[in-house]
This record gives sequence, C-alpha cells and structure tokens, in this order.
Amino acid sequence: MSINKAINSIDNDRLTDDLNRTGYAIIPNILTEKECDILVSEYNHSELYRKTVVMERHQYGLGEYKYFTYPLPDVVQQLRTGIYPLLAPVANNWMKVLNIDKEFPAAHKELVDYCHAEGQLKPTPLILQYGRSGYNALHQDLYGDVFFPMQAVIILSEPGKDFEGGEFVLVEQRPRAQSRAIVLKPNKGDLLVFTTNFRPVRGSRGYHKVNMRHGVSEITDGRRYTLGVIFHDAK
Ligand SMILES: O=C(O)CCC(=O)C(=O)O
Ligand SMILES: [Fe+2]
Repeated sequence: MSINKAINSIDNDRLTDDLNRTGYAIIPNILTEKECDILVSEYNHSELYRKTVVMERHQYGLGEYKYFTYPLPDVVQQLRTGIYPLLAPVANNWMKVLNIDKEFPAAHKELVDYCHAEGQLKPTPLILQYGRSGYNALHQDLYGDVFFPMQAVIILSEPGKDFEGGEFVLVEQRPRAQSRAIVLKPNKGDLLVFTTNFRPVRGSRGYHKVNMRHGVSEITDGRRYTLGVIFHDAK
C-alpha cells in the first residue's frame, strides 16, 4: 500500500476523538516493513542529514539522532504533508477552547512558509537510534515561537524482536495534581501522534491547559530506530 493510500484510509473521526480524549493516537501500519527498513539502512547516508546529535553530550538521554536536510526524503515529505491536514482542525479546536488566538493553516506548506517568515528555516524531521541502555529523557520539541501542538513518530524497529524495553512514555502534568504517565508500545510501521506541549482538558470550570512531555524508557536489549515527524521548522 502506498503511503498516500495508507494516509487516506485513516479513520479521521477516530483519530480526532482519540486526540481530544487522550492527547495521543496510534494508527497502525502506516509504513510497510520495507519502507521502515529502507529508512534504517539510510541512517549512515550522511548527505541526507543536516546535523547529528549525540544525546548524552546534552544530557538528553543515551542515543543519537540526525535531522534530515531539505529536500526531505519522499517518504518523510509525504508523511509530513499528508498527516498535517488531519491534525490542523484538531489543533485549531484546541486553541479555540483554550481561548488562544492562534489559527493553523489547512495545508502544511503554509505552516512551513510561516515558520520561514519568522526565521525558523531548518527542517526538524529526524531519525533516532538507541542501542542497549539507550533512553530519551522527557522533553518537548519546541524550536522557536512558532510551534504546532502535535507531532508524530513512526517506530522503525520491531519490539520484542529487534529490541526489548524502549517503551514510548508520555507524562501529563496535571495542574495542582500529581503527574500521570502513559506507556505506549507501538509496533514497527505504526504511527503515533501525540501532544507536543499542551492540550485542553475539560474540568468543572471549562477547559484548562495540560502540559505533556514525552520520552523513551530504557532499551534493555537490541537496537531501536524511530522516525520523528515534527511539523514546525527550527530556528
Ligand atoms: O524515539 C522515540 O520514540 C521518541 C522520539 C522523539 O522524541 C521525537 O521524535 O520527538
Ligand atoms: Fe521528541
């Protein structure tokens, strides 16, 4: 199945409902095994990337990631432009219920144009690699004043076969309450959409902001690769 076909067959109502209820959604089988394997096999093709980050040097965790350069590989470009239009209406509704005067454009190209006009020129999609003992500390991916409130990852390795451990962790910082952890185990090729910084939650006096951070628990064995798709560009 082509990526466009996979994206077209997403159940949009369910995606919207999951995001509104929980701040995340898992969409199975967006990439084929082969598409995942190709991205992994190109991890050492240095011409595809603009920057490599060794995570332990910044205390981001243990592992390494590389930001793609423009033009993005076709698969990454298709995912970024294909998924965005499904998420923009959800993001706009989030801003509306939180009384934030912000509207995201319907097409991804317009969001990129806006980022570029604000001096955020660098592409943010990335590929991450963690070996045994690797992990990703809880964080948010904000790269400037312009940011889209949701992002996506695709797991490129098979849990239980290519690696053990390495769960995807979301932590919800509830206002005036203790934080709540959510542990997710997507399969190879699955797309996981999640909240980048905050989402609306309905309380007794209307909606309030709930802050979310994400990370990856320790990889206890093997090697785990992921593709990260962030919709805004970076300063
Ligand atoms: O490796 C992961 O699952 C998390 C990657 C990540 O932090 C990101 O794509 O922003
Ligand atoms: Fe991240």
